[in-house]
Amino acid sequence: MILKVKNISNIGGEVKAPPSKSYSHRAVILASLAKGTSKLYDMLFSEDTLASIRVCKALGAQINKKDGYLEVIGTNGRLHNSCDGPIDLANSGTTLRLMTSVSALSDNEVILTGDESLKTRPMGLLMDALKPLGVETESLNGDDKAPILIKPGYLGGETNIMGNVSSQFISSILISAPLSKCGVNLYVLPEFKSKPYVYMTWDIMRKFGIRSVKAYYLKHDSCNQEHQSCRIDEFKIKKQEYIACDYTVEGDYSSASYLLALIAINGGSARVKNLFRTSKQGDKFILDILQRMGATIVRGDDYVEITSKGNLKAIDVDLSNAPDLLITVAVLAAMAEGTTNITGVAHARVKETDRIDTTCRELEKLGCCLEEHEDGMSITGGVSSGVVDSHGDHRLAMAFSLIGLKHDIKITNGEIFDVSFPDFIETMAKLGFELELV
Ligand SMILES: O=C(O)C1=C[C@@H](OP(=O)(O)O)[C@@H](O)[C@H](O)C1
Ligand SMILES: C=C(OP(=O)(O)O)C(=O)O
Repeated sequence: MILKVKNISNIGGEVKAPPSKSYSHRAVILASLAKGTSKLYDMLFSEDTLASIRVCKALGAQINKKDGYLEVIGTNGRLHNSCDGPIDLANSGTTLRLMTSVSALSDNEVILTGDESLKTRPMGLLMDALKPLGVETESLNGDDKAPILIKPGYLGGETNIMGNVSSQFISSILISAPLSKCGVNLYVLPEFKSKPYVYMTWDIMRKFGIRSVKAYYLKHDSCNQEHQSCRIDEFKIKKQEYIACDYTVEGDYSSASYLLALIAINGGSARVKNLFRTSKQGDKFILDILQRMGATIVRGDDYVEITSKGNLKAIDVDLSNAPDLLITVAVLAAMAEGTTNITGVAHARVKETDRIDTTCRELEKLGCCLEEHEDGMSITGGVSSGVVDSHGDHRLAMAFSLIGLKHDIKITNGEIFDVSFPDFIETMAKLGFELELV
């Protein structure tokens, strides 16, 4: 379907940010591993988080939608796969990565697969890191990608992994480690990208009763001690139980980036509720970015206010820790005065699409002047009307729709926002930006 602008009127107002996708995945997975019954409030029900609910049910958790919350009757770590064939995780990289280690806690084999995009996501480093922990996995197409067969038996012990491809591998081992036979010592070798997602993992593990986790920085012997990037991170997780709890999912800064960018580009002001000042989400970084580009940001305890005159200026920005902001920032750059340099996001090439490539190709279709780099891009402000394609990437569809504020733009395969932000059209409409799917 084509996503396009229907009407624009009085941009601004007040909206609630949708629930965090990352915390929703983690909440249902941890509640499924826990002893007892959890109540999960304000869960995100998007295509991706539904994949996590589906696999947790297949492995034995009882999950029921109640009035106002999701009830999860946990397994106390005793998983059994009731699914005969592969479990379909659709487009969700987080579910595939987190559940690869968790599936090894099942007393029978599990096969995880997904759509054509998910089958391109790298898995080799995680599979290799699980081996020393006694976990046997097999890529059924022999390409280190899904479908992945995971065999039962999770001993634990010591392992290491490179941190430069996906932090989801590290979150995966951390989440499963307390239920291994003897606990896990995990060494993360530099560079460690997307690190805030691991802080989020650790944050919610504590809410579900995990106490015995220690994290250290170690210096690599052969490295120059002065050099920050030579630091190795070590996590020590003892064997222990997850305990059920009542948990409310906070708002999502990545989804909110589209709401805030709308005001920044157009001009006007808005309040976005459900965004917490103390959040561990790395994508909070969007607030600094918008401020540096010329918007005014006021941070409340549980909301953000933005005011903009609509005249944005270019910046230099390193997105190593906030790769999901890439396409939002690229669109802001295309609508700003001057040349914005985006660096640090080579790992955005292995997401739903190669986001550096797809973003550059689609911006070029709109006449944008840019240079593509291995780990980012330089974008000089200035675009015109045109037709672009989402390539089946939810973030591309949502971010590019904002260009519709100033130019006639149509996005083919535009319905894909359901992956992370099912109420995208309704929420944008509340701010006066009416989109439609035709
Ligand atoms: O753990 C998570 O919830 C996520 C981690 C990030 O991936 P990488 O660690 O692969 O960058 C991010 O891009 C993804 O949308 C969600
Ligand atoms: C990369 C993303 O998600 P995932 O890795 O879960 O597919 C995303 O939401 O932008």
